[in-house]
Amino acid sequence: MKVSDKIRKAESERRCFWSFEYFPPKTDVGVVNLFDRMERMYMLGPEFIDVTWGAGGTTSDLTLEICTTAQSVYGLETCMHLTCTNMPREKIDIALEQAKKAGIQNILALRGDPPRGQENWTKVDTGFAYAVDLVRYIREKYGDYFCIGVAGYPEGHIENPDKEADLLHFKAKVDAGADYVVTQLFYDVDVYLDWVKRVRAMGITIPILPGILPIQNYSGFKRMTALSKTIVPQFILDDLEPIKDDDQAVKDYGVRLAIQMCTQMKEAGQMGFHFYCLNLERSTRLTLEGLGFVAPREQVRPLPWNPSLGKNREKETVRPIFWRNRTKSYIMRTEAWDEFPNGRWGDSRSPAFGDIDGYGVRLKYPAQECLQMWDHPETLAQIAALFVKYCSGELPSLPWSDSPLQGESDVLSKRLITVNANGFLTINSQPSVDGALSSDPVYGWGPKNGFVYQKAYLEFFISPAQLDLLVDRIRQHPFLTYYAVNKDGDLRTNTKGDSPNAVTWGVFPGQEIVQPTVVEGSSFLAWKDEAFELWNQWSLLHGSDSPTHKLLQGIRDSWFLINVVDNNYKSRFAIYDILDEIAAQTATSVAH
Ligand SMILES: Cc1cc2nc3c(=O)[nH]c(=O)nc-3n(C[C@H](O)[C@H](O)[C@H](O)COP(=O)(O)OP(=O)(O)OC[C@H]3O[C@@H](n4cnc5c(N)ncnc54)[C@H](O)[C@@H]3O)c2cc1C
Ligand SMILES: NC(=O)c1ccc[n+]([C@@H]2O[C@H](COP(=O)([O-])OP(=O)(O)OC[C@H]3O[C@@H](n4cnc5c(N)ncnc54)[C@H](O)[C@@H]3O)[C@@H](O)[C@H]2O)c1
Repeated sequence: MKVSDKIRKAESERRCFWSFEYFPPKTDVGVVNLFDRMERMYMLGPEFIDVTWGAGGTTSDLTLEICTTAQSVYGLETCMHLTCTNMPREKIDIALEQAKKAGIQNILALRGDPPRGQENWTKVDTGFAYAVDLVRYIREKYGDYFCIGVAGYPEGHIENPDKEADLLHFKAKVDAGADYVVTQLFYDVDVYLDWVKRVRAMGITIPILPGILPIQNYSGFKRMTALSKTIVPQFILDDLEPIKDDDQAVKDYGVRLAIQMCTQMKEAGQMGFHFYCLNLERSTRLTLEGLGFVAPREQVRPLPWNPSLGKNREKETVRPIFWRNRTKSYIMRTEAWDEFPNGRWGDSRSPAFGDIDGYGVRLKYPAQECLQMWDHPETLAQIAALFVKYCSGELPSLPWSDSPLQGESDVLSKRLITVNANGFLTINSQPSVDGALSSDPVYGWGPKNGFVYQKAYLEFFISPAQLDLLVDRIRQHPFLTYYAVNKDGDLRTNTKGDSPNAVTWGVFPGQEIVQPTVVEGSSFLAWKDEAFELWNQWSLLHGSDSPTHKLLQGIRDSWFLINVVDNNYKSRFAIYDILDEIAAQTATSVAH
């Protein structure tokens, strides 16, 4: 059924309605668990669900697979996103044909963001330049078969400083045959309501669904709103300030704020709401409950679960005794098993694992800004010097680190500077923590009155020759475990099996131990593609014949990415000591 028909029906029955957006998970297990979550969230009665299209079609097969399963197995009315990025006409034809075959009748037609490594949008040969062209094409080719949604921007699209022109381009998409609109997320309801008024005044009558993203954690919220330049009313910043170190309190606030925003919109006549769930369940459910749209959890009868799911968790060892002989996992039965953490890399089994928007890997700043920050390095020493500058706070960002080092890294910064100067290019670290209060402004996370722990962790790029020396040294340190992999997937490790190694855990009143951050082979392998792709993205800022391009590509093609965990959580600098020893042995200080 078409989304537009469903919306019309809900409106004619004068009832509020809602939809959920998911993105293709990074790992196979994440996909299985996403289906599990979709099944649970089916109970929340979404009118339809959306699945995003990875930037440049990077997830096209998976997007289609998830859409097909959601539509045919779970009976969820499904809308497939489709973008023009890197999509020649033939590929668009294939995607639309496959969607049609799978019984999908709804497409959110988008332009997409500029292709990787490019600042400005350019269309590919035989492709489309704007969403309006895609809308027009789908209408021409498929008539009324597809219901077409388009994106709306209450604050204006970030690339177009001329807000009036932007609005006219938006109108052109509607005139070309769009059936409904989903907006970019926002936090200022007045801005949204004002935009809707202006849109209506232009004679646009199709349904508009506001995009709602309940705040999930403080640093993620700050980072995301800064990057996309989203307007955040001062009262939200004021409300968050005193609770920013209490993750649970921030999540609860996010739900209260979403309820407040939806209530204000409802009072102004809004009936439909689109939730960016980020593949998580809890905040969306609580928001719907708070609005009185769904009954509180206890009153909802669960669906009989699909026994074909969850096989992968049969060997799970942590579960209550009464589930010992059941194949369906205990953890997957609970809605919140992967709610923490939000920014820190989490459990690859979570459907939410991976990047926050699900649109794909890219440098987080426009090309011009990247070039200003990172210049034209032509030697390894110059690359290492950039990492050193980042760790000393002189450079705000690196391709793998979009904001400056966090407070927890202060105790490490001197050691980080040294290892980077020695050519071990670090991208991620955490110091060991032996029982800090969960409200600690530097190390704390999770609900208050708890204690948090961490094992020392360091992740860096290393040359193949240095890797051999390091692996040799690690053999003499029984507390150290590592995973190292190159671009082609050549994996080396001293771990046995792939059960997750908890590197952050918390002990809170009245709860089980929470272990939000794990290191495991499968998530590392999922992440490594992104990590190596960022070398490529960086190289694309430079002409293909330039020494910088060749240097960056060379590192991408031959170096390893390694993570090392010191399982003695009371020890702080063992990893750094070893790296310093190797550097002294080979006299490889590369950055001056
Ligand atoms: C609800 C929603 C879902 C999204 N889902 C995805 C997703 O699944 N995958 C993904 O990669 N991205 C997704 N995005 C991001 C989206 O692709 C980007 O925001 C992209 O930059 C713009 O896409 P658009 O379809 O709005 O583009 P358009 O409507 O084509 O507009 C893009 C820009 O071009 C300008 N413009 C439009 N027409 C013309 C014209 N004729 N001449 C000159 N200028 C013009 C507009 O003012 C605007 O600045 C989503 C965004 C939203 C709001
Ligand atoms: N290791 C994995 O298996 C894995 C899996 C998924 C994602 N990731 C990636 O890991 C990155 C970190 O995720 P996050 O949200 O926890 O980030 P974050 O911003 O919270 O950084 C994590 C920690 O690393 C430190 N750090 C940042 N840049 C550093 C650098 N260049 N050298 C040394 N320390 C640095 C920060 O100060 C912070 O303490 C992201 O890019 C994420 O996509 C890693």
